[in-house]
Amino acid sequence: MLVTSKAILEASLRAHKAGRPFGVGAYNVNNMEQMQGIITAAQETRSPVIVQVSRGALKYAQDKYLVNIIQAAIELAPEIPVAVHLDHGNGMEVVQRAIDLGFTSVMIDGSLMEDGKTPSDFEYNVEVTRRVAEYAHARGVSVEGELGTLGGIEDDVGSGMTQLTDPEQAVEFVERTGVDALAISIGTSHGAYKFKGEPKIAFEIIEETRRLLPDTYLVSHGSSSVPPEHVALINRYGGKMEAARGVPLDALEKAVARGINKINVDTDIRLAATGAVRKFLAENPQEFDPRAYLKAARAAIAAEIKKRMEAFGTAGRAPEVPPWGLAEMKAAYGK
Ligand SMILES: O=C(CO)COP(=O)(O)O
Ligand SMILES: O=C[C@H](O)COP(=O)(O)O
Ligand SMILES: [Zn+2]
Ligand SMILES: [Zn+2]
Repeated sequence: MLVTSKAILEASLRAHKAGRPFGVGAYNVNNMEQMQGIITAAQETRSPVIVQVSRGALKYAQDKYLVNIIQAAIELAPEIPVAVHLDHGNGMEVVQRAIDLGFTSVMIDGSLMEDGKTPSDFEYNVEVTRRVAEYAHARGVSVEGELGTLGGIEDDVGSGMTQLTDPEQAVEFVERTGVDALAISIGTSHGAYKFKGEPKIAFEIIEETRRLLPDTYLVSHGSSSVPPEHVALINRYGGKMEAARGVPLDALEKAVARGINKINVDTDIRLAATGAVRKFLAENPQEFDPRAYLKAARAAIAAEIKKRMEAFGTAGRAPEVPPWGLAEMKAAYGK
């Protein structure tokens, strides 16, 4: 069933308050096999799920292909609460496009300017996020903002791109923008090379933000765990990803226990697919039917996502999600 991300994240927040927390993975989707892998994992574990679409994914799949693939998955798995979310929207235009396409949730990432590269200032972030929230809420769509910029905690904090979130500033940000969910910077970063040494997560920032903002859904970006066995598989079959390193699953479990509700995962899906395809083609050099190796990729994706649904505690939680679609939320925001 198509729901807003607010419905799914509210279930997560209520469970946290009741002392039985679970986090919800938000998995990036770009094509049919990824969508099938994600929905299969959700069905086999009875998990609610957020599928998220980046601007790059929209471009790759010309919007329509992707939207219809996601729609097919929702129709074929009516028992699973699914939210369709825009990942890292960078301005009003792409947000409007996503909402026109039927997305039930959008992220506006105002921590960077519209070019997606230049760090913005706080006032710019507040203003663009506030405008998006107003527009989206009028249509029942959930909104995620971001405060702080992602990077490695071991980088030169404050001097470069990395800017860990200040929990007190987060309170002001949420009050002034009206966002439902807030992405906080806690030392993670996007991609397969997150840490040079030991992984380090700023758990104290999660705890303090959760304490100051008890009703805001908290989001951790850059949360792929970059499983060493997938990296090893890729390297064994001709890849070159020696220094890849992610956020271990037990650190993510700790983050959920401290108050993270949404956990963004893209890289792990890519690694699972690439490892499976490399292995399959190396072992079956005579094979030339793409269905053969894409099937292997799809199965590897489903297995990897199932692992996360179990680790984050999402498994079995589908019945806890309230049936809040766009119409219900439009009425609720209107009050
Ligand atoms: O944050 C993400 C998408 O918004 C994905 O992060 P990863 O690169 O760690 O998968
Ligand atoms: O946050 C970034 C996501 O991993 C999406 O990446 P992408 O822009 O390459 O699709
Ligand atoms: Zn950002
Ligand atoms: Zn992200």
